[in-house]
Amino acid sequence: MTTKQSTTTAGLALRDLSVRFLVGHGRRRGTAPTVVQAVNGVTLDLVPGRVLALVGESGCGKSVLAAAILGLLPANAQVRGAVELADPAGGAPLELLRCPERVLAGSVRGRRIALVPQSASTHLTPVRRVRGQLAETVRTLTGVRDKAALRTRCDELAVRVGLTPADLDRYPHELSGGMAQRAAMAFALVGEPEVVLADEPTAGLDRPLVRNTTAALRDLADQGRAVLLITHDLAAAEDVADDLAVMYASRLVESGPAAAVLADPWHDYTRGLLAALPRNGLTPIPGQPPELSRLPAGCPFHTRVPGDCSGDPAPRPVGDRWIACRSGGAEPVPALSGSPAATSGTGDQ
Ligand SMILES: Nc1ncnc2c1ncn2[C@@H]1O[C@H](COP(=O)(O)OP(=O)(O)OP(=O)(O)O)[C@@H](O)[C@H]1O
Ligand code: NI
Repeated sequence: MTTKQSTTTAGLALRDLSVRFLVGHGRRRGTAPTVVQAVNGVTLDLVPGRVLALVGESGCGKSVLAAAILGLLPANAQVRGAVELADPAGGAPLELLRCPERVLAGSVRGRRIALVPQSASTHLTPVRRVRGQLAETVRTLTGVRDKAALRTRCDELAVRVGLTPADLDRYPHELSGGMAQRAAMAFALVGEPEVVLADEPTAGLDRPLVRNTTAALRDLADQGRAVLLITHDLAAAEDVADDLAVMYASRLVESGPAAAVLADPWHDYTRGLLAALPRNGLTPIPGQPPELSRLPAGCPFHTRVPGDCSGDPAPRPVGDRWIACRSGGAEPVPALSGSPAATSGTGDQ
């Protein structure tokens, strides 16, 4: 079932996306594999011109979600749902989960959707200067071969991400963490992608560099791209996000316009993340998230910290926000646009 809402505004629409890993299968005949449920029923829109921050504790499934979008999961992964990349010309969207690898490699990755990977500097070859590696990416993705043109293009990219052309003539180990992060951003921009997925781009950076990075992401969105910022740094998300999605133990617990969610969080988990910020006294959330291979049957958060919860962990739309398990006493208000049936994604399949 497709819905109008799912394709009219989103550059990239995730519909009921689930990923699980089968671990230990085949090692011994007859033993059942362990199932790691890394992503569970995620519905999200990445909208051109907007930054969506996906926040949540380590291990909740954020990077797996990005890998699923790009078709970069290992062979033991099983994916369900849909990932629709809108056609800027108004044609039918491209459903990425059913796209052959040839199409993903040849016309999607780097060209339409770029990833700024977690620990970006480790993705650069240490023995070659950055410029040569960037020029090679430009050659591959754009077909430019002329040496002078390649040099100009690389210099332009450097300046766009806040590096100097001279920085490109360094070896990766000669770049600071912040510079390496910006270099990774330059690689992501080569193909002028419509969608940029940035995985923990502020990890390990001090505050001024965090602001630098969030400003660079803002620029990408202002140029009309849809940007996903994956982070466990809620403060960085606050800096730049237009939309916010909060993930806990493989599921979204709530999502919506960032300002609204931050000013009035509905889910106890979001409240817990906010209380853990330094300015709010660093109050930690008690307990530990469940193991993704042993998720509880009901709401995975309220089995850790008791609260007002319907027990149904699947988020549902309420106005322009989504909320799981109706936690924290957030009474659903009448939907402002569309009925729940028209906005609840693809449903079971
Ligand atoms: N190939 C795999 N086989 C089995 N489990 C996996 C595999 N890849 C990832 N996982 C599991 O999926 C879960 C989610 O991992 P993921 O890297 O998405 O977390 P994350 O939210 O990005 O965390 P972080 O903030 O630390 O990067 C983890 O429990 C991880 O162990
Ligand atoms: Ni709950």
